[in-house]
Amino acid sequence: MTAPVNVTVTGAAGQIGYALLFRIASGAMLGPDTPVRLKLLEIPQAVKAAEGTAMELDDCAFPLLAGIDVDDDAARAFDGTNVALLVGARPRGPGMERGDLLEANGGIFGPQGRAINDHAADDVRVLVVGNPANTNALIAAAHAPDVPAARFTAMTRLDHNRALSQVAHKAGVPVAQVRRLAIWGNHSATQYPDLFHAEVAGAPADALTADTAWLTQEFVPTVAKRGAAIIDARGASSAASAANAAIDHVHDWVLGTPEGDWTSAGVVSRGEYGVPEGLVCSFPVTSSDGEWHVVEGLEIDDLSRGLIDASVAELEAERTAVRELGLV
Ligand SMILES: NC(=O)C1=CN([C@@H]2O[C@H](COP(=O)(O)OP(=O)(O)OC[C@H]3O[C@@H](n4cnc5c(N)ncnc54)[C@H](O)[C@@H]3O)[C@@H](O)[C@H]2O)C=CC1
Ligand SMILES: O=C([O-])CC(=O)C(=O)O
Repeated sequence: MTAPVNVTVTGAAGQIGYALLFRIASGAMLGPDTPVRLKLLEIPQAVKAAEGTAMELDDCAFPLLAGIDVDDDAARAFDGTNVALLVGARPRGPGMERGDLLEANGGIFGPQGRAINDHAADDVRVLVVGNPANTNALIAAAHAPDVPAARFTAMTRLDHNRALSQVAHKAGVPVAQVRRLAIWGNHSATQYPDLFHAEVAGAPADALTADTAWLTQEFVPTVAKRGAAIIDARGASSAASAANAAIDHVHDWVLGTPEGDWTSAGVVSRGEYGVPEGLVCSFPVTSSDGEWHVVEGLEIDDLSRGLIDASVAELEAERTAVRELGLV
């Protein structure tokens, strides 16, 4: 039998944690042949609630679940971890932007990056979900000098999935017939969901990109502001869809993206498309052999260039802010 993969989930007692853990344990994230050992990290006040979730996980009798540890100590929770899902952070409320969380949440990710550096397995892969996700990933990576920067990623898969659904609804096709969308930039209201390379039912999405009014006044803002719309409707930020996106992200990172398609992820820029090196920026990406690869060589039209640049400028401003706060 394959050795279990150690999966650490921070913020395990939170709402995303509750939607995420059962699916990881069922095999949705790493496949039906890979046992997992869950390592749950919480703050001391929430350990008891996380233990309750662990009891429920036990009660599911998942055949792939090789064990569960609950801890409030990062060194132990990241010890030997292969996949780290950094979810634990405060969510925003109505009227807030995700960047408003920088000061409150940024302080979590330095120590966790350090603990990953010192204790995780050599092949550790990190997905930051806690907001502002891109800059929190940058902070974590900066504290883990011994871990290749490419192992730190931020979640924009929820934005990608939202864009897929919006296009499928508009075009009247099943979601599976929409391919090659891209989310560029920050997981924030400045993100740019790009349809200029997309395919709908096997053909270029020309009818959609030609409709500039729909594209710029409906599609882009609907995707970019969907998180706020969910908060407005639900009274709490998205949870099950965020957990689903985290599952998709890690699944594709470890097991690969389908031939001929790509997805979106926040990865450390190596200067692709003029994005300054070191920023954690969402790009169109493929995955093979357990590594993300930015899709290179796409032609970027003027409308897209302006929107990408605006989101990248926000990422640079966030990097400056965390430098000034002494977080990197
Ligand atoms: N990147 C994305 O697409 C998305 C990101 N998010 C973000 O995910 C984060 C979590 O959201 P929810 O689960 O809804 O929040 P929540 O408030 O329900 O749960 C957060 C949990 O994190 C724990 N926590 C806080 N500090 C911690 C620390 N230092 N170590 C370990 N655990 C810690 C809390 O005790 C709490 O149980 C928020 O920052 C939210 O904005 C949410 C949706 C989508
Ligand atoms: O909007 C929020 O604060 C939560 C989040 O990141 C999302 O739903 O995309």
